[in-house]
Amino acid sequence: MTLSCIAASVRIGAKILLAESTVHLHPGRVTAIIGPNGAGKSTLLSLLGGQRRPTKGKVMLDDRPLEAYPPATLALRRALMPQESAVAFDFNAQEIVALGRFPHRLKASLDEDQIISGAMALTDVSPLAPRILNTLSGGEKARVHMARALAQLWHPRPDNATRWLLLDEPTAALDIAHQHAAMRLLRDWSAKGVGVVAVLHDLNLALRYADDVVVVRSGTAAIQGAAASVLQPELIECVWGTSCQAVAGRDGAVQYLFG
Ligand SMILES: Nc1ncnc2c1ncn2[C@@H]1O[C@H](COP(=O)(O)OP(=O)(O)OP(=O)(O)O)[C@@H](O)[C@H]1O
Repeated sequence: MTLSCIAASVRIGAKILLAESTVHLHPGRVTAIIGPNGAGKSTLLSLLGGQRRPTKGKVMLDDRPLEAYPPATLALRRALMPQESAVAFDFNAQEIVALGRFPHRLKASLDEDQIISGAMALTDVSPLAPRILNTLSGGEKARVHMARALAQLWHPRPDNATRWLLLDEPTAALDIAHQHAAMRLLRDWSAKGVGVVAVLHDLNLALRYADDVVVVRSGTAAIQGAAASVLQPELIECVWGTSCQAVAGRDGAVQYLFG
């Protein structure tokens, strides 16, 4: 019941986007993929989601190569929230969230409308339902796309197959309250058994909400482990080249000051 990348590399022409990377992800946990700009985080996420195939190595879901799954089956198991959030057509927000239900159309649930409105309520976009997506702000668009991904994975699979939520910088455009709300939501979904994998730049969000982190550095997944043990000031200073000081919040949670 894992999603794994094994010695996976991605190369385009002479450029190596990701080299020899091995990660093992577990359902029921929040894993943050972190690392500097251009390190290869989105590339790793796109491998795990099956949007891209490795040029070397393999990606396995439950001990089966990802490419062995028909796309329609994969779409019932994993949902993706990409970094780029504009769409080519003038869909409104509710129609975008409804797209998340497309993989279920052959065995539609009796409560399709409630699923769509429930997902929109979870990400606080219900009032935006009739608005054209491309007219929304960056943060509003991101929350609509998160609702679409949640709608796609709404019910447990009848065979209890694990579901995976893969998100590329889901909090990047969100205000501070929505950032924390989104991370709490991802934790809630992981508590239901969903595997949550999110590329994050905010190390404090990773520290507070992620169970595990994968540190991608210079084109390779260099370190994987429990967030609290990996995210130490010395490692942050070494990987990001910025000074890092630990402070304790009112609730005792450790957070970092940078620079
Ligand atoms: N199609 C492509 N052709 C050539 N190089 C590419 C291509 N796509 C990405 N790259 C390069 O591969 C490297 C890894 O890109 P990737 O998007 O995975 O980084 P990232 O860690 O997600 O970065 P960021 O934090 O800036 O989003 C970068 O140097 C990027 O410029």
